[in-house]
Amino acid sequence: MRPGGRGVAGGDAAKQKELNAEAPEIPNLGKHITDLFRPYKTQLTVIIGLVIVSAALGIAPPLLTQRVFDDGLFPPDGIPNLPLLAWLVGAMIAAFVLSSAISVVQTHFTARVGNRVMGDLRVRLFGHLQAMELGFFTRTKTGVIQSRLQNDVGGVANVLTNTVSSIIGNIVTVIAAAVAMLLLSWQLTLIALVLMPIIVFAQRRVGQVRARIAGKTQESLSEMTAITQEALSVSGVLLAKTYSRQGAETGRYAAENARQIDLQVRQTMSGQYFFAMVQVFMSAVPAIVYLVSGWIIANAQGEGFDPGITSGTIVAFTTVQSRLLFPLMALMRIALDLQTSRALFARIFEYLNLNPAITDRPDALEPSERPGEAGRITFDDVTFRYSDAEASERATLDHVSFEVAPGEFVAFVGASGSGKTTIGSLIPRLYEASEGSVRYGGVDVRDLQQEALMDRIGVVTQDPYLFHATIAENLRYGKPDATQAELEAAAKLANIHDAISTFANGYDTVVGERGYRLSGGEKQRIAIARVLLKNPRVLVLDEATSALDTVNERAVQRALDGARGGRTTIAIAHRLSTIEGADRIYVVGSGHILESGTHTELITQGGAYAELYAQQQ
Ligand SMILES: Nc1ncnc2c1ncn2[C@@H]1O[C@H](COP(=O)(O)OP(=O)(O)OP(=O)(O)O)[C@@H](O)[C@H]1O
Repeated sequence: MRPGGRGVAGGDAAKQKELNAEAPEIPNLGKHITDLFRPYKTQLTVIIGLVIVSAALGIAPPLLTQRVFDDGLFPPDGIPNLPLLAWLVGAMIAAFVLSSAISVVQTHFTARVGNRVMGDLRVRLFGHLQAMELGFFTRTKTGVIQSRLQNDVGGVANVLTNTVSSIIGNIVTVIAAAVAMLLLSWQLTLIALVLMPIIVFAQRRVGQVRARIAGKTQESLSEMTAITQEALSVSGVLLAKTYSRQGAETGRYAAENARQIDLQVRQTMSGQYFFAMVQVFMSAVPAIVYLVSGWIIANAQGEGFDPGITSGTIVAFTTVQSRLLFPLMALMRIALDLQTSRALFARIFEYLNLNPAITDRPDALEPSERPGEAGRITFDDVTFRYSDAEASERATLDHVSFEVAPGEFVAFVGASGSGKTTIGSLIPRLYEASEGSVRYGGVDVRDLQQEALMDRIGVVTQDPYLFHATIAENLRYGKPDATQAELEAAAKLANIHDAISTFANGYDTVVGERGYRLSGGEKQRIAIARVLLKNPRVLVLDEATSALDTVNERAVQRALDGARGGRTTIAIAHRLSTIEGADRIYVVGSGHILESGTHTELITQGGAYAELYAQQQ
């Protein structure tokens, strides 16, 4: 049970077949990630080149420091060598200037590549989700999908933009520093590196813990997005207000928010002790170096040989070693970030690796344009179950067969839940028949090009969806290049033009979220005008006139009758008055076709239809 009780969306979260909420296991994840950078090989090569040059430049100053001390400031003859000192200092400054300039150019390239890779990933994910079948969206919460696109892709942004150059830069710096340290004194280098294996081991453990927390954080973020999306939509707010559940909704959000805060704090804190330990160790090394150097020099003097450790060596060595601290820490942080982002990448690729259930076959055909075939719809012994239905459950459609000839007007009537909308969804292949076949123009819809099929079918759903845009923009969704005259003609046919003309902004009126600025009937008529602009061969009207009053219903009915001209029309209706003129009426009950015929035939027959009709009279 969610905190705060059931949510706005009905709260059947437990029943929802959602995808793995925690970080899933994705095979070849590393390859998937490196593939993202493939299109940017040239830029990456430039970045790597710049990084190597600037890192190599970074080791010059410490080596110069040794010369400054031993040859410039304190030469064996005791008199500072000023000309040499000036050269050495000049060289040091030149190295700093050059490496800073390179770093600016490098940041520019890195930011460009990183952001483009992230942008590509975002668009790829968006496009992939668009291609997913309708069933995927009915099974998954919208907010959860949005969260993967925004929070998870956003979460890897830092890794994508900075990691490549940071890794290369820091590795080169570390190696260069290690080389410089070895050149200065191998004994002191051993001391500085002795604890490294322990640090690396501890780092791996911390990384695993943090990755686990990151998975949970993203899961909680997606739940928060889902709550926001559900509860702050117009429908959600309306429901919460009418049931006085705003307090409960805020409570639900607050509870998830508390979980999010806790996880964020845990994520930030995981590794802090580790980094504190590394910092103490690295900072203590110079002090230990002084001690050990003293011991080595004293021993060497006792035994009468030159240990090769001058004061210049010690100063240069501790300088290099302190320069090592930041790159090493940075590398450890990157390693941690990479482990953390694996969890996020896994969530992104889990979606990208999903195969849409409904796709074109390689040899998919164009739907027929032959007269007498184009617009013919056939159901041949179709049985259908929604994918999450148990096999033992009754099929939603059970051996349904019928044919609608081009230009015919047929209607489906029957009790609520009998399967009428499902029939409408199978025609444009929003779902696929489990058994039997649905055909357009005599060809199984599974053998046709999906987009071309969809171009020929217009659907007006029970609850038409309008974008938060102007009426004109919503209408143009049906025909992007429609002229104003075409918009008005379609609106007149759908009997909505006069209503639009009364709005202060006319066709430029913004309809609001999902069209809430409009009445139910206005919304339906705009949806009808939109489908008329699309001008499809087959029209599927799912209760398209249910929200209209009798006067408007007749007007729209007349418009639809006029618009039908030559079109195959399949109307799903509760109000029998709207379909009395149909060429054929099918009565659906419990997934079967119970009877069929014209209005008059069915009334004479005195069966289920006659009974329904009598009830409505
Ligand atoms: N996406 C879905 N996933 C699972 N089951 C579904 C889905 N959509 C509909 N159903 C179920 O399939 C059955 C038929 O639904 P359908 O919407 O086709 O009925 P209908 O005859 O159009 O009803 P109404 O007249 O109330 O619109 C119902 O029992 C419904 O619960």
